[in-house]
Amino acid sequence: MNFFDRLHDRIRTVDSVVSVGLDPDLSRIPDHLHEYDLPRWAFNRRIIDATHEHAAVYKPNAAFYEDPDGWRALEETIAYAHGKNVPVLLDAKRADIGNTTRQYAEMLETVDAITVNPYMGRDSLQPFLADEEAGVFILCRTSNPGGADIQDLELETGEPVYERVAALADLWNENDNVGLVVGATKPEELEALREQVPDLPFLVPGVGAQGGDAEAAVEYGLADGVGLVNSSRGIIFAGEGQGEQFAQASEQAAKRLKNRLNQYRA
Ligand SMILES: O=C(O)c1cc(=O)[nH]c(=O)n1[C@@H]1O[C@H](COP(=O)(O)O)[C@@H](O)[C@H]1O
Repeated sequence: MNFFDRLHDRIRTVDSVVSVGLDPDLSRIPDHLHEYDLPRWAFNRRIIDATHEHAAVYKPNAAFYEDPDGWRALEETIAYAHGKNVPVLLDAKRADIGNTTRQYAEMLETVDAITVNPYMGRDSLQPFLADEEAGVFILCRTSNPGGADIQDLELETGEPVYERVAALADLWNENDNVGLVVGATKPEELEALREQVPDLPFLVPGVGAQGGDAEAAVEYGLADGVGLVNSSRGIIFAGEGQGEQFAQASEQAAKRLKNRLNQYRA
């Protein structure tokens, strides 16, 4: 089954478009969890137990797992999320020459969707795009301040680079498996992109810790009700400093965000 059909069902089941970002920064994980063999896994398990009823997906960012213990923690996390019937969107922002990217695309055997970088062009994404079951979220207009450095550059046609990326992504969507990443810190761009590519679901990060616009994220991020609004630190570290009670605060934060976003859903 196509990822966006599965996501549609998941959104209906939990009545939520919240993507819970699993970015378990070791320096912020509660002290008592450092006694475990894999503190990041111990942390994520508790976060998943507390938040899965509000999560449309979990989005682990690969940067927080790129060491031997991290890979094990990630593997356990993915299996545990799946055990709770929650799809996993791996935020890996990958792409490379074809021969290399074919190896990256193997990741799609264990996760449901991935974020990819369009900078190297179509062939660098082809192995991801060819996977009809997986979701492929292409970075388009990112939430960070430096996103403007390249993505806002004007082409000879007058359109900014990010609009060209959106047009290409639409073209590459032969398997109905493509979405765009557009930051909630960029509401005007969100609105323009929604008009430009009405059928592509967006992953909208940047609400919560980055202060993005939750209303715009919902109003423009969803295509036919399907899309994701991500918060990572705002949910997983909501209970920072509360010791063993931390996961309850995460549950409340996930629920609050779900309810807030649901106010804006049609
Ligand atoms: O691809 C992403 O998810 C992403 C794109 C973007 O433009 N901005 C952005 O913040 N992200 C990711 O979304 C998450 C945001 O985390 P918080 O700021 O803690 O909610 C991090 O994992 C970022 O790497």
